[in-house]
Amino acid sequence: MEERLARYVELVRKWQPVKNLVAPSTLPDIWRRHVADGAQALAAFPSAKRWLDLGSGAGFPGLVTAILLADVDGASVTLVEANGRKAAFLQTVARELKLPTKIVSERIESLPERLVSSEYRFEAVSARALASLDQLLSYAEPWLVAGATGVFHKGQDFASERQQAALSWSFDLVERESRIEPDSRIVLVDHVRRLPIAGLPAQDARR
Ligand SMILES: C[S@@+](CC[C@H](N)C(=O)[O-])C[C@H]1O[C@@H](n2cnc3c(N)ncnc32)[C@H](O)[C@@H]1O
Repeated sequence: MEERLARYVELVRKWQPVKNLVAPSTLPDIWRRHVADGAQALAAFPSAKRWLDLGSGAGFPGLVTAILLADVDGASVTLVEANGRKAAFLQTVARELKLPTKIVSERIESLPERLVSSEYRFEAVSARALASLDQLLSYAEPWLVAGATGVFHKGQDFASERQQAALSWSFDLVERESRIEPDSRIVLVDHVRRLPIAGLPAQDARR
């Protein structure tokens, strides 16, 4: 596992000048800011083996999760990344490190129906630095409603994001303090339901 993580870090460093994979200012601290931070998703929900990672970028947390689960029977991580150059990078790493991944280079909103079908019974949906909680619940709704747990990295605006999301959704949420960034946390979200809009039947409430 350590060797795979080290090779992954090497590949991020190698491709960074061409693909602008992470904020350049964070590269010197990549092990803490990205690898250790990314590892907090699986640490927060260690029993999950089938993961969906949305807006994966350079693979945080999705590829870190895949590396940590690489030798676990039945584990898989599906990574969704709209940017073709970043998706190609994810594919390169996954192939070289023989990771149990599927890379989908699409926008989340236009994912093929089959990703929502029972064939893909994800246990966890992760995302870091992708969107507000309200928007994340919208993106992840098909899988959360089917029973997956949302495992989201959240920053200092989390309290207001939570209030905003509660206007449109009911959910149970557990907060874990980040071990990496003092003002950040990992939140676990379960039992997600979209609240009906007053005057509309529940099934018409989709935005
Ligand atoms: C700020 S980056 C974060 C990347 C990574 N999760 C991280 O924390 O380092 C957001 C990523 O999400 C991707 N993205 C944004 N909106 C998306 C969408 N609707 N569908 C798929 N990917 C999206 C962007 O291309 C970008 O790579």
